This record gives sequence, C-alpha cells and structure tokens, in this order.
Amino acid sequence: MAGFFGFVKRVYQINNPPTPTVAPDAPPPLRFGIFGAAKIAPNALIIPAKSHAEVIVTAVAARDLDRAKQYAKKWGIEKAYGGKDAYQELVDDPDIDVIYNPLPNGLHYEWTMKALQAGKHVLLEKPSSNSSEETRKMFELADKKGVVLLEAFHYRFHPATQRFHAIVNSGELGAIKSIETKLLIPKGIIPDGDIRYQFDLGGGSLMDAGCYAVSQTRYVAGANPSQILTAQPTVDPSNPDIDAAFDASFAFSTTESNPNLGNVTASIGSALANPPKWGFIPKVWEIYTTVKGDAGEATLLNYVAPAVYHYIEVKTYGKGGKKRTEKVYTFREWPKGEKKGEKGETWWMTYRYQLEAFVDQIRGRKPQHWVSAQDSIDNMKAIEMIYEKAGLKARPLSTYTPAVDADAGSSSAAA
Ligand SMILES: NC(=O)C1=CN([C@@H]2O[C@H](COP(=O)(O)OP(=O)(O)OC[C@H]3O[C@@H](n4cnc5c(N)ncnc54)[C@H](OP(=O)(O)O)[C@@H]3O)[C@@H](O)[C@H]2O)C=CC1
Ligand SMILES: O=C1OC[C@@H](O)[C@H](O)[C@H]1O
Repeated sequence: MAGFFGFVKRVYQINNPPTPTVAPDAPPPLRFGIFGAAKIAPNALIIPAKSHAEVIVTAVAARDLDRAKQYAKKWGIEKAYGGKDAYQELVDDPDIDVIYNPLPNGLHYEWTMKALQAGKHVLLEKPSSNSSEETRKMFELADKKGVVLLEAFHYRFHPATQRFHAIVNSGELGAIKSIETKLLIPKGIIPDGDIRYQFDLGGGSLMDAGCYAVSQTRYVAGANPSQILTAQPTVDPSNPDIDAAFDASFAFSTTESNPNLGNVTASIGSALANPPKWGFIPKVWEIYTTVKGDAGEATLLNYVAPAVYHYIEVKTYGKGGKKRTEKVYTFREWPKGEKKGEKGETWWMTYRYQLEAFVDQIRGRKPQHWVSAQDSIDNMKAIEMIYEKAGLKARPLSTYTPAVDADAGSSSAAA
C-alpha cells in the first residue's frame, strides 16, 4: 500500500504486531532479561518480541524496585528485580537465556562481561563500549563461552540499508568520490542531564548518533578509515569533554580489491541538539547517507528508522541520465533475481529484522545479515581516532576487572 495510508498502516502494525502462530514442534522460546527499565527497550526488544514466536521477555532489572515493577506491569513482563543488586540477580537467574543490555555506554562492558561469564547470550546496545579494547575483550569472552554477542546496529538488518549498499556497490554510480552520512537530532528531544551528556557514562554525540554515521560509512565504503582528515566537535558549554555535535572527515587506503578507495572522502555529522534555523525555525531529524560517484549519486533517507519512512533516490549523470526512487520495506521488493533474504514484513522495524537474525544465530540457523565482532571493534577504533584527532579525551575505560578466567588477555581479535 503506497503513500500516506501505507505509512499509517505500517506505524499501526509496528506498534500492534500480530501474535505469531507457534508450531507444535517448536523449541521453547528464548527467555530474555533486560538490564534497566530503559527507554529504548520497548522499541528495540519488547514490541518486536511480540511477533517472534521464539522470544519471550521474562524479566527486567532496575536499580529501583518500584520502577522495575511498574515497568514489568506496563509491558507484561513476568519478573521484576530491583535494588542495588538487581542487575546481578538477573545475571544469576537460571531461567534467563539472553540478556538485552541497554545500559549507558560506559556500563556496557562491565555488565556484558558479567552476563557472558554467566553463559548468557547478549544483545548489546550501540556503541558496544567506551573503547575498542573493551569491545575486543567482550567478543573474545563470548567466543570462549560459546554464546552469541551482537552489537545492536539494527539499521544494518533492514532491507533498505542492504539495498542501498547493493546499489553503491553495483558500479551504477561509477567510481565513488564521496560518502556523506548524518544523524542530527533536533534540539528539544534529548533532555538536559541525559546519559548522552555524561562523560563518565560514555556520552557525546559521536558516541551516540555519530556511531551510526561512522558504522554506515564504513559499511558503504567496505573499509575502515586510514586517516582522519578533519575533526570538528562543538563542545557542550557546560562540559568541555562532551561533544554536543561533531563534524569529521576521513580517508581510506587503496586496497587490491578496490583500487579507487584512496580517492574516496567520507564526511560524517552527529548532533544531540541541532539548533533551530535562524534561532527560531525548529529543525527536523536529519538522517541520511549520500554517495557520489563520477557517473551518478544515491541518497538513502532515514537509514535509522526506515520502516517508518525512507526512500532511496538514485540519479545518473550526463546525457541520458535518469532519476529513480526505490522504497524497500521487505526483501520481496528487491529487484527480481537479486533477492538478499526472505523473511520480513513491511511493518518490521530494523529492530524486528535484527531480532530475527539474533535468534537465528543463537538457534544455529544462518541469519539474513550479521554484524561481526571485527566490525564492532573497528567501529570503536574509528570513533577513537576521531576523538583523538579532535583533541578530545577518550571516553573513560570501565573500572570493572573481570574474574581471571573471564579476561582472555590476548591481543588477537575475535572474528
Ligand atoms: N538502538 C537504538 O535505536 C537506541 C539505542 N540506544 C542505546 O541504548 C542505551 C540506553 O539508552 P536509553 O534507553 O535512551 O537510556 P536510558 O536513559 O533509558 O537509560 C537506560 C538505563 O540505564 C540505567 N542506568 C544504570 N546506571 C545509570 C546511571 N548511572 N545513570 C543513568 N542511567 C543508568 C537505568 O536503569 P534503571 O532503570 O536500573 O535505573 C536506565 O533505565 C544507550 O547505549 C544508547 O546508545 C538508545 C536509544 C536508541
Ligand atoms: O540509538 C539512537 O538512535 C537514535 C537517537 O535518537 C538516539 O539518541 C540514539 O541513542
């Protein structure tokens, strides 16, 4: 269904997904527990879980018991843990198979390590931690324990992102010259005092919104930055360690398989409070990637929440140049013969596609898409390089020291 009615129907179904039918021989569902009564958990897990026959959200743990109970009641979650030991009680709960970790970034490492050590699979919010080294250690431990760890870069799992990636890599745009990716959050969305403004918790616009822009750029380029060319933070007036906004550009090294890479310049932008135009016209969310080549250009609008709305606009240059728009809510809309997956519905959010892949991986089925350990490590490395170039402090390392057998300690990265 096209246009406005399609949009209304999708948004309704995103929030009111149908209950799935459970096959009589289906394995028991995976039981998920959530660290924190987090704002993002309903969108990222609780609502998507309603339409997944193999997922049940069984428990939530919050630092305050009343808060945990209220959250559990609101979202139909059976168990609520509360108080200063609540997260540990969740980790110790033998009924829990999987932990969803949407704690502030600076707590990702400690609580993911504890969950992995207890043999739980972990769906870990982005950015994976405060440093590439912590990220490497988490994946190393997951590998050692034989459990699944995934950094929740949900946007990657949606067919719109996959289609855009395929267009850029098809050669249709000619030799790629530039990649521009932004995620600018308008002023007024993120409240003062939010975790995103707290250095100790791993705050900063590059960590929060910018981690998507860096990830998307690396994905589209198929490479990691070799050099940061410019890094321009706008620091928060009340906290010079926090970048309220960031503009950066970087270069890649030529590789044997992609001799053009050395000619590509990438630029990223992130903001936690994009100010109104001329001081009074509120800005809308700016979420896009534009890739320009010598034969054409393509833009993906709204790579972060494409199920709500998105488009891919492709223009080819020169005489006979053409313009077209694609919208790809499911893999069924993929051009014939090039389909990259099967599962999905128009109302599947990025988070629902991600949950499908995560469960498939745990169950030993091949997921339609995946974000590898190395990808997560490399994203943190790129973020570190940008902070360093800007002269801003690296986000603080966790003070948590894992038990001896949890810290594998070698410097080889998990693949
Ligand atoms: N995938 C996506 O689309 C999104 C991902 N995120 C990511 O999810 C994570 C959480 O974001 P969001 O849900 O907005 O965050 P919230 O502000 O809701 O915080 C999440 C939880 O952190 C817990 N917490 C533990 N220690 C602290 C502390 N010292 N200060 C504040 N909170 C604390 C709180 O748990 P308790 O209830 O126990 O008090 C809270 O419920 C971040 O990593 C963020 O980057 C965020 C938004 C979107
Ligand atoms: O993950 C996120 O997605 C969109 C932004 O609103 C948010 O700040 C960020 O954490």
